Amino acid sequence: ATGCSQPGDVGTKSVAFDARIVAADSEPQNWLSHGRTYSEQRFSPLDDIAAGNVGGLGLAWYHDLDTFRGQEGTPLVVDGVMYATTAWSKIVALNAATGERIWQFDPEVPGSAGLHACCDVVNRGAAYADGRLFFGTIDGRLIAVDAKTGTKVWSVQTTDPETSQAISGAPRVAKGKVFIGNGGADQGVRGYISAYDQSTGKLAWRFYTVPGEPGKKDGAASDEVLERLARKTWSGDRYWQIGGGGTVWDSIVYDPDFDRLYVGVGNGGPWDRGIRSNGEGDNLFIGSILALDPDTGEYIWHYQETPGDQWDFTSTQQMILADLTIDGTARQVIMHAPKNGFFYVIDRKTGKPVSAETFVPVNWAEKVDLATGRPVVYPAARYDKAGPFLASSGGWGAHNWHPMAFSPQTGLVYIPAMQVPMRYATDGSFEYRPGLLNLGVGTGGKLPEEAAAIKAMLGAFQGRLIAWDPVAQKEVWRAERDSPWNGGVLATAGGLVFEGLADGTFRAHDAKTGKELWRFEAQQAIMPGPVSYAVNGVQYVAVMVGKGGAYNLAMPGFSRPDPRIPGRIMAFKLGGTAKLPVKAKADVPPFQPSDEKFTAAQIAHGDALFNSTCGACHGAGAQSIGVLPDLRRSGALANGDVWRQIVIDGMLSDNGMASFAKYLSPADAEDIRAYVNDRARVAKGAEKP
Ligand SMILES: O=C(O)c1cc(C(=O)O)c2c(n1)C(=O)C(=O)c1cc(C(=O)O)[nH]c1-2
Repeated sequence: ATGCSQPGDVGTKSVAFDARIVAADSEPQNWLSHGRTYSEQRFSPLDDIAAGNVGGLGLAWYHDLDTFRGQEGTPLVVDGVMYATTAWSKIVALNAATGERIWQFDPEVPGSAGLHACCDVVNRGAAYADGRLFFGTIDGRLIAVDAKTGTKVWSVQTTDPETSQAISGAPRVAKGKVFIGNGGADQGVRGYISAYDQSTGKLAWRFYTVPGEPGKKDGAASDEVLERLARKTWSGDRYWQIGGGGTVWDSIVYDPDFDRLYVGVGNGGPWDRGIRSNGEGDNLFIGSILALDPDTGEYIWHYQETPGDQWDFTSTQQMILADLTIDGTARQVIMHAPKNGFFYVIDRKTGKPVSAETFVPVNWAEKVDLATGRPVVYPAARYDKAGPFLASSGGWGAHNWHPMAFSPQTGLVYIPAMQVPMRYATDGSFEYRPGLLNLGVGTGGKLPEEAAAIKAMLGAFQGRLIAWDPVAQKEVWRAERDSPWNGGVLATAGGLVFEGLADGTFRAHDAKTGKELWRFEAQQAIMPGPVSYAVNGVQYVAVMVGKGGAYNLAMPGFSRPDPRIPGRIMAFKLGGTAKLPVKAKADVPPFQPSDEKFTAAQIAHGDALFNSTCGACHGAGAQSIGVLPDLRRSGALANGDVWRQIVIDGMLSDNGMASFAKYLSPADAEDIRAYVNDRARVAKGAEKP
C-alpha cells in the first residue's frame, strides 16, 4: 500500500540505510525520515492508540527548548532516541520515552542571518542515515553530526552568504547522497537543489531551476535542459539580473520505485511577471515539480502547475507517493496540494496529470485542462496586465508547508487547508534592493486598527482540515478551524488523524468521519506535523509547539501578545499524567508613543519604508501578532538615539535584528520611527480602558 516496496538500484555507501527506509513499515516503532517513509505519507502503522481509547491520551513528557521563535520541525525517532531541529537551526537528541536531553548541537547561526530568512528562522527537520544526522541552517550550511554524540562530522556552505538564501527545509538522504535546497525567491535569488556526498560533504551535483545569465554555463546538471527547454520561456534580462526565483525550500522526495528524485520548485522572483519577464512566458521551471536522476541530477521530466506564476504559488508543498486504483487501473502517483489550490494526482512515470480539482474555492483559474496539463487562468488574475487583483487564496496558499497525511486504510488525504485573500498590484516604482524583499508587487492596503473591525476582517481568513478522496477528487469531511495557519497532520492505523492548531490545541479526529475525539490545551500555536513512535512497546504521539513562521510574523491584526513561552516538544501516551507549567499571564507593555512632532511627509515615507522593509517580520501596518516585538509597544520608540542604534548600528543583532545600515539611512530610520509612533498613537487612542 505504500507504493514504495522496491529498493531499486542503490549505491554502495548506504545500502543498509536506504533499505531500512524503504522497509520502514517493518519497524513502525521508528520515524526514520521526514515523512516517515520515502513515500512521505505520514501514516503510522501503530494502532495501540485508537478511536476507542484516545480519550485516555495524556501528556507523557514535555521538553522546553531554548528559543522562543517558531517551531516547524518533524522530529525523527530512531531506536528510542528522538532528534529534533529547532528555530535557529539547532538540533537536540532526547530520550524518546522520557524527554531527557542526551545532547544538543548549536551551529551558532549569527543573529544577523535572520535577515536572510524570508519567513522566520525556522527549521523543518533533519535526515538520518548510518549513524549521522544531516540538517541545514539559516545561514546556508548543511551540517552532518554524529547521532550518538552530537559532534560535527562535516559542514559545507551550500549558499552564497552575501545573498538572502536561507535553509528552512529538511534535507533528504538516498543512495549515499544528501539533497538540499534553500529559500529566498521573494528576496530575489536563483533557485537550485544540490546533492552532497553523505560521507564527505563533497558536492556531487547541482541543478538550477531557472536559467542564469545568457551565454554563461553553470557547469551544473541543469545546463543542457535550461537552454533546451527553459530559456525560451523567459523574456528580457531582469529575471537573471534579479534571480528569477524557483527556490527549492521544502519538498524533495526520493522514489525508490523509479529511482528518481521529485523536487518541488517555488515561485517566480520578483512576483510580478511584468517586471520579471515582460509579462511573457511560462518561466520554466518555477511552480513546477521536477523529476531528476538522484545520482547525476540529470533532468527526467517536469510538470508545471502554475505557468508564469505571479501569485507566489509555490509548488514546494510536500509530495506524497502512493499507488491508487483509478478507473480500474493501478496507478503509481504523486499527490500534491500546492499553494494554488488544486489537488493534483500526477503519474510518477510520465509526470502527466491524471486529475486536478480545487480543494478550496479559487479565483485565479477556472480549471486544469488535462489535455494540455495547463490551468485556464482568469484574465483578471493577470494583474500585471489587468490591474489590481484580489486572490483567494493568495500567496499564503490554499495549503502551505504544513504537511498533509494519507491513510491507506481510509484512502483519504488529510489537508490543512486555508482560504486567505491577498491583494496584488504591480509596484510601479519597483527598484531591486539586493538582499531585501523584492516582490515587485504591493500586497497591502490599509488595515483597520479597531478591535471590532479587525475581528470582522478576520472572518475572511479561514482554515480547515479537509479529508480528501484523491480518486474521486472530492471532499469527504471537513473540520472548520477558527483561523488559518494550522499545523501539519499525522494519520495512524488506529483510525485517527492528529493535528495541532493555531489556537494552541492539539486534536485527534476519527479518520473516517472527522468527529473530534480528543483535544489537549498546548498553550501555544502548533504548526508542524506530529509523529508517532514506540519505545518498549508503548506508543507515543509527539509534536513540536511554538508560534511563528511567515504568516504569524507578517500578518497583522491579532495583536494578541502571548506570554513568552519557549518552544516545546510534547509527547503523549495512553494514561500519560504529566502537566504543563501553568501559563503565565501575558506581560503586555503599553503602547508607548512619544509626543514629538513628526511631519506628514516623514510619516508617509516611514509608512512606505516600514511596509516594504520591516513588515515581513514586525507585521504589516506595524501590528504584530506577538512573535517578534510589537514595535508600537517598544520602549525605544520614544528615543531616537536608541532606535537608531538598533536599526542602523545593529545593537540587537545577536537577537536576530540585523543592522539595516546597508539599506537605510539614519534619516530613513527616523522616518520609520515617525510612522510607528503614529501607529502607536492611533492604537492607544483605539484602546478601550
Ligand atoms: O520563496 C521562497 O524561497 C520561500 C521560502 C520559504 C522558507 O524558506 O521558509 C517560504 C516561502 N517562500 C513561502 O512562500 C512561504 O509561504 C513560506 C512560509 C514559510 C514558513 O516557514 O512559515 N516559509 C515560507
